[in-house]
Amino acid sequence: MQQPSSLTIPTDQALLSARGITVGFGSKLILDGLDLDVFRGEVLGVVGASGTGKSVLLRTILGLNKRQAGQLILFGHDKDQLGAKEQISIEKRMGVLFQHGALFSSLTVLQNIQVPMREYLSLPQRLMDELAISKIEMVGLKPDAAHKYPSELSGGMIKRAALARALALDPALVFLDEPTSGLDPIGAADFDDLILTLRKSLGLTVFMVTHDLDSLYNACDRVAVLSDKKVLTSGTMTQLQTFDHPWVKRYFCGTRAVRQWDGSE
Ligand SMILES: Nc1ncnc2c1ncn2[C@@H]1O[C@H](COP(=O)(O)OP(=O)(O)OP(=O)(O)O)[C@@H](O)[C@H]1O
Repeated sequence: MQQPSSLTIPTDQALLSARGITVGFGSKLILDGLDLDVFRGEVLGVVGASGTGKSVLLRTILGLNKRQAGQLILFGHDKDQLGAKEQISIEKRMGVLFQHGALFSSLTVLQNIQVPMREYLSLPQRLMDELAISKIEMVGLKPDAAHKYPSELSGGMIKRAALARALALDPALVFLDEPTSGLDPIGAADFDDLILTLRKSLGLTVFMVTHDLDSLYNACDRVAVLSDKKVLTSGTMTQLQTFDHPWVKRYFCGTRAVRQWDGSE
């Protein structure tokens, strides 16, 4: 689909830059002056203790939570300066897999994938069916999954169906909120492989909130650590191993993490 020329995707800069993001609920501040960049083509892992605001950050970037302050540059454009049409054009370039999948229980997998298509595109049903089937194949689900309801799917199938929905509009930037939570280690590793395959074949940029050390080691190019309402640091897993902060040391050099390094180095 042709995009307005003013909204071409830059090749040499961050697809997403957050500057000074501040978000609170009532008197409780969750994010306070947070800065973060997501670069084109990378898989960025976002980690932090439970309740540090990872999902709040994701929802804020998507416009689902209100910012009290800060600037969001999406695809090189200040979100607050965009007109309604340009906002929609930006929204179409972003896909999201919410925690637990968040599929509509009354819709089949095929119909779930078509929800964003119906919202943003005006296509004949036959074409939407073909597109949805192609997304189902892309995420490694069997064609018969198309007509199943979420209650008929395994946890791994739900994640894949939710990913297919996130890919419905051929986004450039995909947000994944704990995509491997609840999956067995083999299912989780398969999902990581799928992310890397899709990144390669579709040129996706991925923002992935995760607690899964395996995913961080195997799928992420860079990891951003949320703490004290900000991004405390970001870097490769090797760089984070030497970062001097009690939580970061415990997280990346604790017994669970050491087990990973033993296996990979
Ligand atoms: N709509 C809301 N209203 C009030 N408080 C909220 C709202 N959304 C999130 N919070 C609060 O913001 C804080 C951060 O929540 P968030 O879900 O972002 O944490 P998280 O880092 O993703 O945690 P986890 O790793 O456990 O998923 C929590 O204290 C949560 O209760």
